[in-house]
This record gives sequence, structure tokens and C-alpha cells, in this order.
Amino acid sequence: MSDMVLVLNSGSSSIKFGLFDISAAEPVLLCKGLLDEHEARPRLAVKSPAGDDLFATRREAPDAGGGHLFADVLAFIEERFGAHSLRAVGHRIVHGGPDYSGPVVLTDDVTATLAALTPLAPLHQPRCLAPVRALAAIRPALTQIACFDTAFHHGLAPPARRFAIPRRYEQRGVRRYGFHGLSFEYVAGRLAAIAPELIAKRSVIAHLGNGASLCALHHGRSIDTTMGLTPLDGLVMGTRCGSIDPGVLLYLQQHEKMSAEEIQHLLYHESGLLGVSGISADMRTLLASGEVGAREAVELFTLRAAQQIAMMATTLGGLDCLVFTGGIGEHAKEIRSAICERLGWLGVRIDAAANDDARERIGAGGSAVDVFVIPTDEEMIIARHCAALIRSRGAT
Ligand SMILES: Nc1ncnc2c1ncn2[C@@H]1O[C@H](COP(=O)(O)OP(=O)(O)O)[C@@H](O)[C@H]1O
Ligand SMILES: CC(=O)OP(=O)(O)O
Ligand SMILES: [Mg+2]
Repeated sequence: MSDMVLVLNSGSSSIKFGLFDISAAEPVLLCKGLLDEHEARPRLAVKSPAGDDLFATRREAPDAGGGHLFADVLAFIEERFGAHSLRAVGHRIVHGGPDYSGPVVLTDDVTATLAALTPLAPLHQPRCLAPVRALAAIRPALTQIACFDTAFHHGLAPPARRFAIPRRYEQRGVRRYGFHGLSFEYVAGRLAAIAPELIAKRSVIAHLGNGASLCALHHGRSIDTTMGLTPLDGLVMGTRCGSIDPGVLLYLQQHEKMSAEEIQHLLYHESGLLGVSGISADMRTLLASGEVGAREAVELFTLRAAQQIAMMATTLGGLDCLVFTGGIGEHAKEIRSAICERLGWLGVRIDAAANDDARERIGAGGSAVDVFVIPTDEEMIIARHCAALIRSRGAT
């Protein structure tokens, strides 16, 4: 019987999952799917690695703890793949705080430490931890492992991680942590396989999805990134503001008389592409819309992305390679070409046909900067980390 790991990637609206066979050196995807608890009738959909429907079910009513759908997933796995081979559940946990620089087994104490970081990722941390608690309640003996979005950036040097506020706050953990690290780690690994000659060069990875951030990559390590203490900083996102004059927050508080909760809601849920366009947070919808608001939101998105890629290039001391990933980075050719056009002065040129087809290499012949489109796979990197941790601990 093969050993398996179930990976949960809890995002802001639904939970993506993948079931992996970890018997061999590289995990193999057995099935994947979606758990959506936010609908009136929560649903579970399971597909084969090729995307064919394997199983779907709906619950009649939402379940506050979310345990029902997890029981359904476990029942499906046991029926289809056997009862005793699920070795662990691996979770994407957005914030690991100052303490965690790699994957850890989730105990009650670890879960409580991570829950205390909720103010630093209010949109994500509760959604990441809810499945941990739900699974612990229905399967207390099942090993659960946390893999952190922050871990890949753990080695940021002081100038990159420091905010220009009094030092005592840095000592209390107020610093740049950075996120999307699981995605950056996966993409950095693919890039090293595709173009090993670039490992020692200066690369920027642009993860452009619902949340969006950049990573300055050198020798396979993150040396700078655009998200900060929280996943609000940096690029314009679906509903998040990205970098903003901190004076705006004071103004909203003092003159618009908004509470901290109202400001938090505004910056996490009502801003970004949604706030600027007044139409949608979804890039596909905006690109298809003829409205001025949609065009202006897209323009701001690409301007900020190009500006901050140049900022990452400054940390790197130049730019040899630019990689696009995430839902927008992988699929929106218009966005890739608009960003690259703005970066022409840095030597970025793309091949229009290669960009239209989203080929792996989209840089034009003679471009000073190599440009790639590399689909990310956060579930795979979590499966790899879980497999390594399970092997290092021996039998669980
Ligand atoms: N074909 C496409 N063209 C343009 N944008 C796309 C396309 N497919 C997905 N997207 C965009 O990708 C974003 C979601 O990215 P994704 O990485 O899947 O998000 P999440 O952060 O939820 O994992 C949305 O803005 C969506 O519109
Ligand atoms: C950290 C973060 O922004 O994640 P996501 O892109 O899934 O919202
Ligand atoms: Mg994502």
C-alpha cells in the first residue's frame, strides 16, 4: 500500500486540495479538488490529475466548524485509496511569524502560536487554521503539518526586512516577513531545472494571482520581496491596496472617523482592482470590460508591478531574468506584455507569439533579460516538504 499525503491550500474563498502518493522520491498527484464552504450548500469536488470529474457532493447547510466536508474528503480517500495509507495532512499556512523557518508538525501549542498571528494576516490565517482544527476534532491521531508562506523569506537581510520606524518595534517582530513563499520556492526550483545557468544570476519572480507579490531571487534564495508584515503591502491585488502612504490610514481614522476594523476591511476587502475599477476584483472580468474604471484599474496594476520589479532589480543590482506565475501571470498575456513594455528601459523584450501562447520562454531573441512563464504548484511543494518531514521523523 502506498503512503499518501493530503495537501490543503486554503485561500481567501475556497480550499484547493491535492492527494499525493509519497512512496517515491518525488510526490505523485493522485487526485485534486475543491472544498467550498462559503456557498449556502457547501460542496466538495474531486477530479483526476487530468481534470476529469471523480466525485462531487453537497451538504444541505453550512457547518460552522467545516468538519463535514473534511469527513467527506477522508471518506472518499479511504474508499478509493485504502484506509491506512494516509500518513499526514499538509497545510499551507500563510503566516509563520518570526519562529518558523520551515515545516513543522502541528501540535495544539503550535496551532495556538499560529492563531496568535491572526492580526498579521487577518484575511488568511483563520481560514488556514480552521481546517487544522476541524481535522484534529474528527481525526485526532492524524499527523498534520504546517508549511509556511513566510518561510522562504526567512533569511532576508536587515535592510530588506527593516521598516524605518524605531528599533524597539523591530525587536517585537514588526518587520517584513513576505508571503507566497511556497509558490516562489516551487517556481525557483523549476527555473533552476529549466535554466541552470540563471541560478547565480539576478531573477525576479512575479506571483500575480488574487494576492500578488514579487520575489528577488539570487542563488535560489529570496533576498527581497514586496509583501511586508502583512500580505497587504506591495503590488495592487484583487481586493487589497498594496503599498500606500501610511498617512492615508491616519487620515481615514482621524478625519473620516473610521475604526480600525473598518480600515482593515477597506484595505483587505474593498480596495485593489475591485476598489479602483468599481466593477470586479477578477482580472478576467476587467480585461473583458470596456469600462473606463476597468481600464484604469488594469493600468494601475501594471504600473505598480513594473515599478516594483525595478525596485527588486535594485536590490539585486540588475536584472537577468523575469518569471511570471499565478493565475494572472500564467494566463493574462495582456498583463505580461504591458508590464514588460514598461520595463523596456531595463532591457526586457518579449516575443509576441511566444507570449500569446504562454510558452515557457517568452523573452525575445536579443532581450537582455530572459523572460519565463512558469505555472506554480503550491500543493506539490507542500507535498515535498511533508514527505521529507515524514521521512526524517521515521514512522509516524
Ligand atoms: N485566462 C485568464 N486571463 C486573465 N486573468 C486570469 C485568467 N485566468 C485566471 N485569471 C486571473 O487570476 C486571478 C486568480 O489567480 P489565482 O492565482 O488563481 O488566485 P488565488 O490567489 O486565489 O490562488 C484572478 O484575477 C483571475 O481573473
Ligand atoms: C499571501 C496571499 O496573498 O495569498 P493569496 O494570494 O492566496 O491571497
Ligand atoms: Mg493563490
